[in-house]
Amino acid sequence: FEDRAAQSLLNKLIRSNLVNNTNQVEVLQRDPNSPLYSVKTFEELRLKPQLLQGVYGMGFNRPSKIQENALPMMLAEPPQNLIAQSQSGTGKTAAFVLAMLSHVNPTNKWTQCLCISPTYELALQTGKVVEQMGRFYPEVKLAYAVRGNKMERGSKIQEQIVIGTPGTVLDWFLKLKLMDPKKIRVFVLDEADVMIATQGHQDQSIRIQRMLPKDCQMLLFSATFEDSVWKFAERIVPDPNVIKLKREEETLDTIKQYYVLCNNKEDKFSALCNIYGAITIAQAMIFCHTRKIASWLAGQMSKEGHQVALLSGEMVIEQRAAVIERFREGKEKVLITTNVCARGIDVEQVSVVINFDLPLDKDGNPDNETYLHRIGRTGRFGKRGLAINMVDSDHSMDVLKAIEKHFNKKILKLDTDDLDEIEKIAN
Ligand SMILES: Nc1ncnc2c1ncn2[C@@H]1O[C@H](COP(=O)(O)OP(=O)(O)OP(=O)(O)O)[C@@H](O)[C@H]1O
Repeated sequence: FEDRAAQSLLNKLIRSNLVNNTNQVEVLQRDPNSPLYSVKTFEELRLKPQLLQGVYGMGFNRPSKIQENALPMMLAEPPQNLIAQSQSGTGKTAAFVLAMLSHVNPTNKWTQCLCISPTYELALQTGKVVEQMGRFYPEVKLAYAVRGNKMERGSKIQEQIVIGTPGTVLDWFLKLKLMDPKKIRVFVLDEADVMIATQGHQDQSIRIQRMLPKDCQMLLFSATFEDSVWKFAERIVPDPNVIKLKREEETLDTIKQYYVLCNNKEDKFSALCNIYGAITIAQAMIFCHTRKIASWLAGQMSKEGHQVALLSGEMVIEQRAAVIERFREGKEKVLITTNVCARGIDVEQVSVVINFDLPLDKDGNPDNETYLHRIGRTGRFGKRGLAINMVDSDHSMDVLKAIEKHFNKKILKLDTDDLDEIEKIAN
């Protein structure tokens, strides 16, 4: 579980934009006879001016694909319930934050919108979006129901929006009686797939949902939709509308793939130096098989004067988050990581990926899926990318050949002692 929550957080942090998705949105309306509204602009939603200002202030020009359909449903009168599934980075958080802010009555000094998230860090991240989008609407206040936020029993929460984790939210309702569940108008359950992967969170979420009024708007979001998530979603959201956006397939079509023959790790390092000497690399991500190799390489590259960030399994989530944020801001140009640590992290904005070690699954076989995820790009508008694989044994050559065969895409040999040849790959 830790892993899924961590992955989800790091993905949020590394991304600074919407992901490309050219798939069609699927909409299943609770009442198939009611007209299906979708909007192409934020103006059409008749938002409060302060909120429209907040949306534009965040640099959003138009609704994302999922927002086109989700926003009119969420903002409809009477409120509609919604289950929405789409991959990370498609605009779900922004959508439900806008819905919460729209439904708040700021003159009422009690909690009206409740959002539950699987972890402390994810709750804080959603809170940041509320703060940004609500920047011009300062009457609306936000509180965090998370561990460590000590509250007096019996005092009443005046903040209109509460974001928290299920355990603390239950405490605030039942033990501390800080909020009245009957006054909640909008209930959001975010990251349902991560939520049910934690022991206890599923039951806690259902207990929370049962305390809410029947006419409270219920919204549930998930990046994936296995059967277990679906079953859970149906228990949380009665009479739902459903919106689904399939994950876009990744391809290797726009990627130039190369391999370099080496004898050992020192050799790989000098090949890397040659590559860096020959072409300009804005930002690169380098994958290693073990922590030990990763930290060795980070040390070597630092000595050469590179600004290197190291993402490693023994770091606590705060440390990993800080590394990712610095990399996203461009403070470091190279991110070195282990296979395990970066599994599932989307690195679309990085144009050069180096497999210092080729990806293997836990049985030591070629891991095609991980290879595709690291190197591949989605959508027709995906930037061209460059992938360089370091091969240092017969075994790793076999792995490379297997990957090449699996995708039926040629991986070309690169001679890193030949500067002219390296320069060519950059064009
Ligand atoms: N309409 C929009 N126009 C431009 N950018 C947007 C829009 N909606 C959201 N974004 C930005 O796109 C990124 C992803 O949005 P958001 O976090 O809402 O997606 P998500 O589906 O909730 O993904 P995650 O679960 O990873 O948070 C964020 O940086 C967000 O600020």
